[in-house]
Amino acid sequence: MLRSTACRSIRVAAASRCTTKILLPTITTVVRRTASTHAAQLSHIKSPPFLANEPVRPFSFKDTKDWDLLRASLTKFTDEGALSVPLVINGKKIYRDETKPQVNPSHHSQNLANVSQATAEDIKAAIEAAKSAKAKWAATSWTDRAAIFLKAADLISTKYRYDMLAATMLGQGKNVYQAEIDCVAELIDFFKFNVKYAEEMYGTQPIQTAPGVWNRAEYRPLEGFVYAVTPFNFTAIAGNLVGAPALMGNTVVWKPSATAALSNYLLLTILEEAGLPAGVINFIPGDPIQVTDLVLEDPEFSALHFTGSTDVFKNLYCKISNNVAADKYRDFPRIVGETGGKNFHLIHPSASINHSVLSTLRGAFEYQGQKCSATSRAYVPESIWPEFKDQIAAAVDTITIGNTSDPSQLNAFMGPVIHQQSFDKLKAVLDNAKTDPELEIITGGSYDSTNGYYVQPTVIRTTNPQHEYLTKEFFGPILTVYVYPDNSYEEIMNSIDGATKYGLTGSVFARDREAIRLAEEKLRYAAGNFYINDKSTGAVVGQQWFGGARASGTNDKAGSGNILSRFVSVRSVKENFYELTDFKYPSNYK
Ligand SMILES: NC(=O)c1ccc[n+]([C@@H]2O[C@H](COP(=O)([O-])OP(=O)(O)OC[C@H]3O[C@@H](n4cnc5c(N)ncnc54)[C@H](O)[C@@H]3O)[C@@H](O)[C@H]2O)c1
Ligand SMILES: N[C@@H](CCC=O)C(=O)O
Repeated sequence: MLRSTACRSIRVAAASRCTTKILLPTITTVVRRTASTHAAQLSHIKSPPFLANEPVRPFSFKDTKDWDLLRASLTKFTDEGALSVPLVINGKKIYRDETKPQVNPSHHSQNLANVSQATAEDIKAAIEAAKSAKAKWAATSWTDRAAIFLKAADLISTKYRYDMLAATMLGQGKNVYQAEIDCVAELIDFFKFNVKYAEEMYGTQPIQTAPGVWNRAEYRPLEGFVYAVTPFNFTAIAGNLVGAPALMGNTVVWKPSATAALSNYLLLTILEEAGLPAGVINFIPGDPIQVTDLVLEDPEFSALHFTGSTDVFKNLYCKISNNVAADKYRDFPRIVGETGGKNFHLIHPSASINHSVLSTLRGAFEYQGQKCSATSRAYVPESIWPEFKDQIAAAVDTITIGNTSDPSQLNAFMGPVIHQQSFDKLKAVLDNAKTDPELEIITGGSYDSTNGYYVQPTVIRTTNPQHEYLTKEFFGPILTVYVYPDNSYEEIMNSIDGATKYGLTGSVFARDREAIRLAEEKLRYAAGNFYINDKSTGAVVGQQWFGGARASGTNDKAGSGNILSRFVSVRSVKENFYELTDFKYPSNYK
């Protein structure tokens, strides 16, 4: 039983990859030789000259080739029942008897994968593998490290595009467009732009020197290993959480989300095919607390790279701090975390109503509101509220909801929420809205988990600007609106700024320039990503560097070069060409 599922897992994960076995050893050999012989540097190598983001394929219904290939991949993942997802430690696939199912949230009786769960010994082995692989990987030339990520980006863009889409659509409940912007475009962009940013970083050198001296900066990987804890909602984010530190010469212990294990494992196999050496990224799905506690015990733990909810991040921050206080670590570990949000749209009376309605709908309900950047509160002036309300209610009523991975429903705008726990939480939020006197459901309010975890897109109006529905992250398709008097535009910004603990994303919609200027100034700390006449979601790598402060994280800006600086420890090197002839300084002479 175990053997047959294991075989099937390898076969599907590597389906149509007849080149895997040929490519892997070749590239690995190149890397090893470079590392062990310190190859001569014979040119100042530049990364390939690209600056454009990966184009997002539209998947219009006329474009039958893309659809056909996608349908074939969807079928490949589902036609023979659940796949087996192993642990990957030091390049070895390990299948465990204890597995956890990853179901299709659109159709929860469909088990997509049996995900092996790491034992305590596996976790320790993954840590040891990361440590053992470190010296060789850190000594691998930047060109070779970069080439692996550039090649992986190319494989995702071509050979594995449809497999990545299928795994993300099936496992994480995305429609094809949402999957395309995530596990194809954004992921490729992270890998390619990070190479560009790394090149810029390595080229940044001290600008002053004294006669007879050469000052240099060396961007050392961190001395220990990096622990990456990744969320379910973006395959690209998982890729960046492991990829950014690895590119800079670090080795990684990766704890994926249980509800993204399938796409995440496929991504790891692509990185391996691109030449990632064994032990550089070790994949250990398992009990999050057990994995974390064992990893954080290790004296060589050097950095946490986390994306997920604020409470989990706080918990990890606290454990690390306690361990620092207990002198457990060699280093002060770097802590990088991007977390939750309660993101706003502020509509000014001068705004285009139609544009702000449509942008709010997209921001709130695309991917079922399961983006950290999702618009979950809107502030609308009294004068335009009647029209805004009619328009948004009418538009929301036309939203199609369905099983976005079923070839007959691929064009649905919305799919399911991720799991039972999320469904139950959102159901309680909607039920409560039906009885709370400060809340009125404008549209939506229903849910159904008979087949999948479906929650209807819902707009709720509150009369209380401090209401919990304007402050708490629900992470689902629920938008709360507060209607403010037109003459309180400036005062309402105090509420927007102060109501929540978060500071992730936010938007102002206005045609009046002064209104835009005022919002940009007054809401300076309310959002790390601030949009003017655009929705609060959809940051693009290299264009809108992403992240927020306050309870939304450490704001190290994924999609910028800044994030890479968290995974290096700079050494300053001064080389002196003069030899001393005397110990005295001029002032020491009479
Ligand atoms: N700011 C950003 O860039 C960003 C991006 C994506 C998602 N998010 C946030 O992520 C959340 C949704 O993602 P999620 O549901 O995967 O988040 P989550 O916090 O439930 O899980 C994130 C990761 O932490 C692990 N985890 C959970 N409990 C843990 C514990 N006690 N100890 C150690 N690890 C633990 C999970 O297994 C998973 O791998 C939302 O709050 C969203 O706003 C933020
Ligand atoms: N880049 C995405 C990040 C979403 C996080 O979950 C956005 O900006 O919407």
